[in-house]
Amino acid sequence: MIEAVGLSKRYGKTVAVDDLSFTVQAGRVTGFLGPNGAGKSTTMRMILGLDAPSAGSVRIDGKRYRELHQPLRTVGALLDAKWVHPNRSARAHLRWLAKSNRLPSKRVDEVLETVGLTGVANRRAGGFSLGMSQRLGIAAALLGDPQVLLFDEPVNGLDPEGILWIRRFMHRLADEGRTVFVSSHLLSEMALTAQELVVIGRGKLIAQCSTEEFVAQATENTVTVRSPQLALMRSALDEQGAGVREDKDGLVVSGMEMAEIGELAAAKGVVLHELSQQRGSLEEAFIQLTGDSVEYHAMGVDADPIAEAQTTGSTDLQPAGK
Ligand SMILES: Nc1ncnc2c1ncn2[C@@H]1O[C@H](COP(=O)(O)OP(=O)(O)OP(=O)(O)O)[C@@H](O)[C@H]1O
Repeated sequence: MIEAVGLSKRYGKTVAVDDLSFTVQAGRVTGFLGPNGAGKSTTMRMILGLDAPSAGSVRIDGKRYRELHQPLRTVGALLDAKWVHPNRSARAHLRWLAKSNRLPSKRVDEVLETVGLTGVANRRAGGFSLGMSQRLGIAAALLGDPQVLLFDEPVNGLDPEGILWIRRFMHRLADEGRTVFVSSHLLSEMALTAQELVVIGRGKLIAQCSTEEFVAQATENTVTVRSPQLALMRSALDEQGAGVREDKDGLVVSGMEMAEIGELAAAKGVVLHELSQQRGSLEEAFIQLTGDSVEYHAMGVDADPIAEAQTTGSTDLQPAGK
C-alpha cells in the first residue's frame, strides 16, 4: 500500500505537487492520471525517495523509502526505460543490478523469463526497441520480487501489441496481490487498464475513486430510445417525470432505468426499434472534473501523429496550449 499525506513539492516558484493525499491499495491496478506537467513524475520520484517533499510525507507499507531495509524487495519501479548502459546485455544489466542490491542472481533468469526476454538476454540493451527496453525496465523492477510496483507512463511510444502486453501484465501483478501504481496521460488506455484512479491536475488531487465511479460521477448515464411511435413514447416518459430530449436517433432519456423504460413501452403498446444504455467515457469525465483547474482539449492526429498512431485510437489529452 502507498499512502501520501499532504505531499507537496516546489521548484522555486513552481508548485509541482500541491498538498496531495491519496492511498493506493494492494490487489488493484491504480491509474495515476493527469495531463503532462500535472506532477505525476514528481510524485513518483518522491514515493521513491529520489526527490524530497517540500511538505507532507509518503509511505510504502507504512515506511518512508529511506527507512526500507532492502528497498528493491519492497518496491520496484520503471521510471525511464532507457536508463541502461547501452553496451551491456540485458542479462548483464540485471546481474549488475541484482549484485549491487544484494539480490540472488537466480532472480535474473526468472525475471527475464517473466517478461519474455530470455531469447534476447545476451543482446546489447542499447540495440533494443522501445518495447523491449520497457520489458527490461519491468524485469529490473521485479528483481526483488516487490509487493509494490510503480510504472511511469509505461505505454508511451509502444505499438498496440506492446500496449496490450503491458496492460495484461499489470493485471497479472495486481491479481497476485501486489500494489500497482501506473501513471499515464492517456485516458482511454487508463480506462482499460486501471480499476482505481488517482486523478490530479496542476499538482492537486481532483479525484480518487474507482474508474467506474469516476465516469459515473462526472457523466450522465442515458438511455437511447428509437421507435416509430416516438410522440406516444415521449408523452409516456413525460408522465413519469423522466428527463427527455430528442436527438437525430430518437429520444435520449435520463433519470429512468432501461428496464423501466422497456416496461413502460410494453404497457403503452409502443413498438421499440432500439433501447440502449449510453455510458459516459473517461474522457468526458476527465474534462468535466478538471474543467475548473485547467483547460484541456482532445488532441487529434494532426496535433501529435506519433502518439495518436501508437495508442491505437486512444485520446491523448494535454493542457490547451502545450
Ligand atoms: N527538476 C525540476 N525543476 C523545476 N521544475 C520541475 C522539475 N521537475 C518538474 N518540474 C515542474 O513541475 C511540474 C510537474 O512536472 P512533472 O514532470 O511531475 O509532471 P508530469 O505530470 O509527470 O508530466 P509529464 O507527463 O510531462 O512528465 C511541471 O511544471 C514541471 O515543469
